[in-house]
Amino acid sequence: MGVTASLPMYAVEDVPGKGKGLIATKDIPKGTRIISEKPIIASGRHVADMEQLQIRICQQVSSLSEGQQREFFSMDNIYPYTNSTERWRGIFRTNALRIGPVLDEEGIFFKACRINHACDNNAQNFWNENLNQLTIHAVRDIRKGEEITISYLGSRRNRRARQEELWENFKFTCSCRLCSLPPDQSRDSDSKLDRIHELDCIIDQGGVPGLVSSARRMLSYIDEQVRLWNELTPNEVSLARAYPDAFQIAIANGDLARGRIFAERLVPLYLTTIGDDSPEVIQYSKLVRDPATHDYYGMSMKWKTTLDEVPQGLGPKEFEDWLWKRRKETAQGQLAGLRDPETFPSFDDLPDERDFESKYFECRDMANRRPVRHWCFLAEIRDFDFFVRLHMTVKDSQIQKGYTVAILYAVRHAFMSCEPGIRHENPQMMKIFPLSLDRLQNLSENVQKFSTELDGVRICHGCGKKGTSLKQCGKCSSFWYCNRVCQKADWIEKGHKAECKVLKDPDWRAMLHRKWDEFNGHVHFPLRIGESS
Ligand SMILES: C[S@@+](CC[C@H](N)C(=O)[O-])C[C@H]1O[C@@H](n2cnc3c(N)ncnc32)[C@H](O)[C@@H]1O
Repeated sequence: MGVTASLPMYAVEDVPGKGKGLIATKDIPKGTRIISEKPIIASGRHVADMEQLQIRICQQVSSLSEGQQREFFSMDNIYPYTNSTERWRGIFRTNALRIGPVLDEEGIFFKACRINHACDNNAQNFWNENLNQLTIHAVRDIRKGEEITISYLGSRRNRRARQEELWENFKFTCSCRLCSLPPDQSRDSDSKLDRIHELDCIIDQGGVPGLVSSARRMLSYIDEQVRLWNELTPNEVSLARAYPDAFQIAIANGDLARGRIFAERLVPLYLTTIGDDSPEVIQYSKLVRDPATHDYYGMSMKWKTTLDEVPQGLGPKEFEDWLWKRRKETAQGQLAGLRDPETFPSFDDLPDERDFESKYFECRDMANRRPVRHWCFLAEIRDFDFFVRLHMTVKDSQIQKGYTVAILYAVRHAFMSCEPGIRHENPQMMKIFPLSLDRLQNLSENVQKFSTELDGVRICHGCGKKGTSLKQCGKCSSFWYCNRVCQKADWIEKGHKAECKVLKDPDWRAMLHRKWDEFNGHVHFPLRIGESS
């Protein structure tokens, strides 16, 4: 709960352009509970009609003492009225703060409702279900003489959206520090807030199933949100919204080690913003001790860890990389491996064409899904015919059993017969490599091993010996040899003849060099190295 000071920490004063407001009468340290208050009047937020709301408010106002009524009538009202009951309803609607276990009620508070708004608020209101009271905590140090502010907005959006919402609901134009930034800083702040909002929408759309089906991507979105918040202004309130999501993803996938760390990070944020007597602090303190007690634990066990499987001795950056499961930057010159299941998924791991949320897509709305990375389905041709469907309806003389077909952005399709398959109609998304899948995969590993040079030393693809003056295959330039004997043996006995043809193919080279996890638009065959990804 922090410090609950006994002397008043604030005074209600006139604030130019805002009516009355709360001014700090002494320095208030971050985390201090400034107010804890019961509502004087309350009503559900979704009362069927305005008349019903009016009746409820009238009943409650009538039962207030004379002094309380005077206080109520002195409150702000932005709504027009023709009689006193309409006026009371207007006062209620102008001042009420959200309350109740799921915030579906609203209440009038004589102290808290005098607090004005700022988009970069220094205090936070919260309905404490344990106390049955509204609390106001300082979310940063507030200096003596400074105005105490809360945010009237559900979430922090860009400047224009904030101004519109405030005008619509409260009829004022905010001129807080955030709303008064110089244009270039305001643009930067808005673009970050827009991205945070966009990520919020995607995370919400994924719902509970998304915690498992798109776990890694969702976690990367929260990682991005935390980074953006920290760049904007480190703000406990916002981070306290991000960490529960991260906790749920870890726990839903059986990851107790990460789950505990996210819960541990959350507790101090909640202590600052809502206090140690709040149900949230009590719940997450329990989850720090035993994260497996959360309802979502074990929905999947694909990230299974024990509580103590936390890497030791990492620097802060490496620790965050581990915590957020950040992908390692591909080292320069490092090539894609054809056995990488994320880039070259098996048929079962392909997204379904009706799935809008998977690790391969993000969905802005139901009509609009966009890949978040590139991927390619690789399969060996076992059989084919040129009749009706996916038994490879291709006009390609190269097609042969034992060759490998590569299909970019493949999705699973259920044919009329209910047979699962892939329906692909764009020939530019498909390519046939004249090698079996296994050989193709081995080849990608061999290229990794045999085409790289370390301290001037290469490995002969013929005999496997290391040397500093090996000769390059003049056709594919991928492998190196001690001499003609090694090269000839490789060509005839080890099958380099067939592989050389693939190694020369620009599509093959581009596949190995592509940054598959960076998507800036679809690519197609012929693929080219250096093409924008
Ligand atoms: C809940 S009341 C806050 C207390 C109010 N100032 C009073 O005198 O009772 C909300 C009203 O306060 C005013 N207000 C709140 N924040 C403001 C701000 N940042 N700038 C201008 N007016 C503000 C608006 O008139 C708004 O409708």
